[in-house]
Amino acid sequence: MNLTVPLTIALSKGRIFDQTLPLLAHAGIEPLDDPETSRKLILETSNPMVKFVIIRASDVPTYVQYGAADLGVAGKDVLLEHGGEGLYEPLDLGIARCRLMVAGRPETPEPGTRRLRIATKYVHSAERYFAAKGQQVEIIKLYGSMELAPLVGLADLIVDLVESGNTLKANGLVPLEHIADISSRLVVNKASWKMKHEALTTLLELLREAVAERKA
Ligand SMILES: Nc1ncnc2c1ncn2[C@@H]1O[C@H](COP(=O)(O)OP(=O)(O)OP(=O)(O)O)[C@@H](O)[C@H]1O
Ligand SMILES: O=P(O)(O)OC[C@H]1O[C@H](OP(=O)(O)OP(=O)(O)O)[C@H](O)[C@@H]1O
Repeated sequence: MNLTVPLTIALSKGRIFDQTLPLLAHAGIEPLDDPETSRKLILETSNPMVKFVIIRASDVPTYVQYGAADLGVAGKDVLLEHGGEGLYEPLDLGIARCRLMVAGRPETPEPGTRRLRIATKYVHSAERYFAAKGQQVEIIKLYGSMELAPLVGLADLIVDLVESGNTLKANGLVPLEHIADISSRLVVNKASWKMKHEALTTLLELLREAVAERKA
């Protein structure tokens, strides 16, 4: 891809980086360093006009919103929490698929018995979900290992991501209610979309092709 303007792409290490790479490779963009072994946070790529910034998954929308990156890849779970301000979400990449669910011990008390405590890193999604059901709950914000909370009496239920269900099972928990299907999305800064329209639409089309080919 021949670019006349520089593009900065925000990615997080791990599954999003690993699963986005083959899609970006279709656009001829490959990193010159491996973020798992390099300590660099800015990676040059095979296209001299494109660089990657390597950040926490939950920080991707913030970098893109403020234009520190022109575009990025973020899980829908993260976007639901962020709210999507300042961002376009033009493409579902169909990667890092999982479900946002309510889970708990098999013997979780019935709603209505008392106000349930919900541990989650997805505070806004959990609040919205229980409010829509008309159920009053107390939300406890955690940053990880949500599955532990019901085991040690911190919470009655959790709201977390489930893929294979192995983490729930290993901790004696069961999936109870489905909140949303999750996959990773391409997000683009609104000002970049205007200022770098040609470069971004070209890249978007190549990524769209790569997503379609992967599905075929
Ligand atoms: N088990 C899973 N299977 C498939 N996709 C997942 C799974 N867990 C998380 N994801 C998706 O991948 C994204 C990135 O997850 P990852 O584990 O790399 O970061 P994180 O540790 O959740 O984020 P942070 O570092 O900001 O706390 C999540 O936002 C979600 O959309
Ligand atoms: O249903 P499963 O296939 O077991 O996947 C679900 C687990 O995956 C995610 O954690 P992850 O492995 O990303 O760890 P992290 O939250 O510490 O990043 C999520 O928070 C669950 O704990």
